[in-house]
Amino acid sequence: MESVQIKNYGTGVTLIQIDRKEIRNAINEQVMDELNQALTLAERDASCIVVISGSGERAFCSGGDLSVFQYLKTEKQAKEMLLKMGAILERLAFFPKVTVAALNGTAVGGGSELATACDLRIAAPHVKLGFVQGELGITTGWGGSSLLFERVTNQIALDMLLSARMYSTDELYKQGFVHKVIYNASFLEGVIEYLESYFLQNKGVLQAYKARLLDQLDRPNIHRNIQNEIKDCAKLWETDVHHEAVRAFLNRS
Ligand SMILES: CC[C@H](C(=O)O)C(=O)SCCNC(=O)CCNC(=O)[C@H](O)C(C)(C)COP(=O)(O)OP(=O)(O)OC[C@H]1O[C@@H](n2cnc3c(N)ncnc32)[C@H](O)[C@@H]1OP(=O)(O)O
Repeated sequence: MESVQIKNYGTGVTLIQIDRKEIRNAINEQVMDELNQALTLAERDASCIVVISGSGERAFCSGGDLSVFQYLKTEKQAKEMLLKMGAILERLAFFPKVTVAALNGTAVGGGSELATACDLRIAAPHVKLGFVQGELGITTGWGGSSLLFERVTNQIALDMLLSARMYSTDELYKQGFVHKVIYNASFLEGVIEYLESYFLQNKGVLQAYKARLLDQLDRPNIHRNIQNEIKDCAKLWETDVHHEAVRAFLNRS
């Protein structure tokens, strides 16, 4: 795999890292395919916790790769891509092992959706996260808003989506989107050290508690919600407002 790295730590953690730091770990179709492959490997390995992160210190993930997705012009073209990543985030949301988004840096757009699909979110102090899709004239389109309403209160979720603004680590912690802030000089080492405190119980305990979490989630209903989200995003994708916003980003000086 070239755009996604997977590493199994002996401590029971498997780390899946998007490795495109030169473009802030933006997600293209190759990243989607490799994320799927990595999840399959992680599901079968001896780990009991899967950590999702981004390479470098600047960004966790900057969402869809606009340099390629700018060529998706129609609702149909957009919907195909959205369904592909939506299925991956739904798989992640219902993954049989505990999943953790290790927010090493900025998370925007689909990057915020990727973080939302994990069970837990641990952040470095400098993180900024935002569902910026609104500024591009679209909504989330990978399942992020459907899943956000499962992670925080409806009021907080709606405020994050409607404002499309960036939130700091402190704000994310206060509103319960992030549950732990790691101040270690080496963020990932700090994350793994923290997760090791979970391993005082055996793997069966962690899997059982993950199953309790999944018992809370109505998968058929969430699947339906994600399909509706994708349908609405694909419609908005086709608008001139969206295409102009993407052009503006790519042509910014
Ligand atoms: C359904 C999901 C939905 C979709 O697929 O469309 C979305 O995810 S919508 C949201 C799409 N993402 C964005 O709008 C974020 C765009 N990026 C930024 O706002 C910034 O890059 C930021 C805040 C992530 C980081 O800012 P920073 O100043 O640290 O870096 P630069 O902006 O200078 O970027 C460095 C370099 O990376 C390229 N880049 C960054 N993000 C993307 C991206 N999402 N797609 C493609 N390329 C991206 C940026 O153009 C710079 O390249 P360079 O050649 O050096 O100019």
